[in-house]
Amino acid sequence: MYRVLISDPLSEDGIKPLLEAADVETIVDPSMSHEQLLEAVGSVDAMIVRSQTQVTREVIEHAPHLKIIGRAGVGVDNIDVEAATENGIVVVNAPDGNTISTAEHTMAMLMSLARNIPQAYHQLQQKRWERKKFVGVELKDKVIGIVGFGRIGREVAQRAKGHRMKVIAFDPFLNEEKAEKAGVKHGTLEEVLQQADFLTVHTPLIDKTKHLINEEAIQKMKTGARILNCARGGIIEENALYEAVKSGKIAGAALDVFEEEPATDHPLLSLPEVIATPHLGASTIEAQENVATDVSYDIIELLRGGTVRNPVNLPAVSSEMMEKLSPYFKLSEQLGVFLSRVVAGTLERVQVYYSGDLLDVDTMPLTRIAVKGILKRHLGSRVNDVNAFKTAADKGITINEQKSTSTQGFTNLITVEIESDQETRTIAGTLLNGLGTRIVQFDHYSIDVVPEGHLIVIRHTDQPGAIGRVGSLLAEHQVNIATMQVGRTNEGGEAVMVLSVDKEIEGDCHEKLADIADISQVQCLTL
Ligand SMILES: NC(=O)c1ccc[n+]([C@@H]2O[C@H](COP(=O)([O-])OP(=O)(O)OC[C@H]3O[C@@H](n4cnc5c(N)ncnc54)[C@H](O)[C@@H]3O)[C@@H](O)[C@H]2O)c1
Ligand SMILES: O=C(O)[C@H](O)COP(=O)(O)O
Repeated sequence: MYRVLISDPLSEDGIKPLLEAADVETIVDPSMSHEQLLEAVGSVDAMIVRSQTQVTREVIEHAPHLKIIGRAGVGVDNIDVEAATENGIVVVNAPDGNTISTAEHTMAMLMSLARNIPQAYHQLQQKRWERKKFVGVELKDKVIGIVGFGRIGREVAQRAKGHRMKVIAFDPFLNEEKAEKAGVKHGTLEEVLQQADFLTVHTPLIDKTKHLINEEAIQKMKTGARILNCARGGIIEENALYEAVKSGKIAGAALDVFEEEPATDHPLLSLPEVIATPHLGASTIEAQENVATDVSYDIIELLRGGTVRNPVNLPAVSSEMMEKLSPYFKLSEQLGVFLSRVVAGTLERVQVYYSGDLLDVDTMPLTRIAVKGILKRHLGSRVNDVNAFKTAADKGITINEQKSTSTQGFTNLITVEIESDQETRTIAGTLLNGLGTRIVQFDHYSIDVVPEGHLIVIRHTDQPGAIGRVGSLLAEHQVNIATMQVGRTNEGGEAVMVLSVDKEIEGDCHEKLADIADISQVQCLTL
């Protein structure tokens, strides 16, 4: 039974897939103290949060069984993704589910800001019929400057155009051509700041966007312009905004987010020109159902051994690409595990070559799995698909992948070469149509081994009797040989035997095999 902790308020309809899964037990408690959270994560396989629960390194380190953290929303700045990656925990989010709601909220804020609706309503509540005080501005023909032209930025642009506003946008991934296609004007950040009557930010909060709109940026804006932030607190420097509104440089601001939340006592809230909501961008029935459903499905998939659709700390792989790659997952891991058992010394470099059908495919996920297979020998389940590259890098192991035209006659071929401070070992495998995986080369030797079950890999000198002695010794220990492959460089030279046996060898059998004349190395492994 998988245990899933839900520590923020989520849509009950959205988490139905979890509630209905027979192999999942959900623990729902959106009002936990920090101490309760630390205790609760100790026994769970997965957790789902919104922006409230802070999934810090401390939380992650208290969660030895945690495999996946689901963010029912977009921003993952409340999750220590680096700590999750280091601990092999997949982080997923729901990037699309609340786009429309947040864009609509931005428009609601834009119109409220232009027409002073919250302020006027507040006066009415105080039984004051103020008409002169609340003269607004029209949106038509005004310039809206959009910083961050991603999912939400684009939706805001479309809606602003519906109000016949002029849209100018800046985003590092936007150029003239793409902007033209989207029906907006492309500008540099400086141009957007200079031309905007309304400036709205829709970037993530990252190092580069922290205080992107600071005093210097605000000085570049038109006097009397207005600013909106429905993205993340901290993109706009709050002190600078406060001073700019106070001085009249900025006519007003609409904020859904703050650097520190909850923000009930913020100085900006004392300014009548500033309107605000308590982080409500995604708070609609539809958005909450969407995001909760999206993460629930990803969590169930991952816990049951499947692949997730919206990984944050794993590169996303399209379903089309996944279909091409998935048949090779097992082979990649088998090759890695095999090599890790036969190499001597400290690992320094892993090189993976792909050829044949794999020439035109993004093979990075396969390399990651091969590296996981290699590192598993010493790290066990601490290494997985999420942290394989990072773990290798931390250990000073260089990873490279290369495409090769040499197929050795196979339709597809994966060759893994590992270099230690003592030796270089190579293995190559293929996926035979309908026949499963095969190891077809080991070091310089061509072999044909099904990489499954119990294998014994023996290095020896090609001398009469070596094979016979191995067979007799195994028979003495009641070990049945299922298949045996022998490769040699030349007659009487170095040779290798790969035996697949029906059971693991026990007792002193390993030692006795190693003692046989002409045998230099014996490795036993189970795949
Ligand atoms: N208020 C809410 O409740 C709410 C709801 C959903 C999303 N959000 C926030 O809204 C923001 C946007 O979400 P999204 O789904 O559109 O994300 P997105 O990833 O689709 O778009 C973000 C865009 O910002 C751009 N960007 C990054 N750095 C930039 C920079 N320095 N200058 C200009 N552009 C830059 C990226 O290239 C990207 O196109 C995020 O911060 C998200 O957390 C808030
Ligand atoms: O990043 C997001 O998805 C939004 O900020 C929504 O946050 P919430 O889930 O806490 O409403």
